[in-house]
Amino acid sequence: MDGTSEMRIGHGYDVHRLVEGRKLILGGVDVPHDLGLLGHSDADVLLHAICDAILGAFGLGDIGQHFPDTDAAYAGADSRELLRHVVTLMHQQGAHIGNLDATIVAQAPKLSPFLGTMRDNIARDLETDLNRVNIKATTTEKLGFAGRQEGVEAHAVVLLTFN
Ligand SMILES: Nc1ccn([C@@H]2O[C@H](COP(=O)(O)O)[C@@H](O)[C@H]2O)c(=O)n1
Ligand SMILES: C[C@@]1(CO)OP(=O)(O)OP(=O)(O)OC[C@H]1O
Repeated sequence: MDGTSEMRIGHGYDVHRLVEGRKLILGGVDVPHDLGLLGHSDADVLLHAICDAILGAFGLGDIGQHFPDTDAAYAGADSRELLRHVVTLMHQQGAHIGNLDATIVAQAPKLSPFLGTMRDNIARDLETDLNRVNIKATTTEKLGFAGRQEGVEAHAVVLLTFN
């Protein structure tokens, strides 16, 4: 290289449907709510977006290619385990987290009491400092599928550094 450090940026986006009879797991936190997220795994839409952002930074495809939803091994999977696997791939590429910024799009429930624990979980799984991780939430002012509480979205952007 020419004296500048290599960096990679990645973006992730995921959606899961809200249904009755499922848990609402976000950032590894079991959030109390009358609806939960449908998926082959625990449907942790936030962690899935983060996995996709890291995989995207390396051109390594997406979470569905690494953990197919046709594979019984991932039925009911803890998405923190999937994230930790992606972090191992990241370390194998010689990269570390520069910073991560993510947004959960959910009309309800109120997520602010849980964002700190999500941040703790994610920083631990990413093997990085808390100050490199930011987790936000927004409603859509009742607009669209998220606003109608039909689903929850998550967006993540990650910057990876090499040393
Ligand atoms: N499910 C949610 C959504 C948002 N928040 C917090 O509310 C604040 C305002 O959100 P707007 O959608 O009105 O922009 C913001 O600080 C969010 O963190 C929340 O706790 N739970
Ligand atoms: C995580 C996996 C694997 O269990 O399944 P889901 O929980 O359905 O999640 P999705 O974000 O649709 O895609 C990745 C899947 O392969």
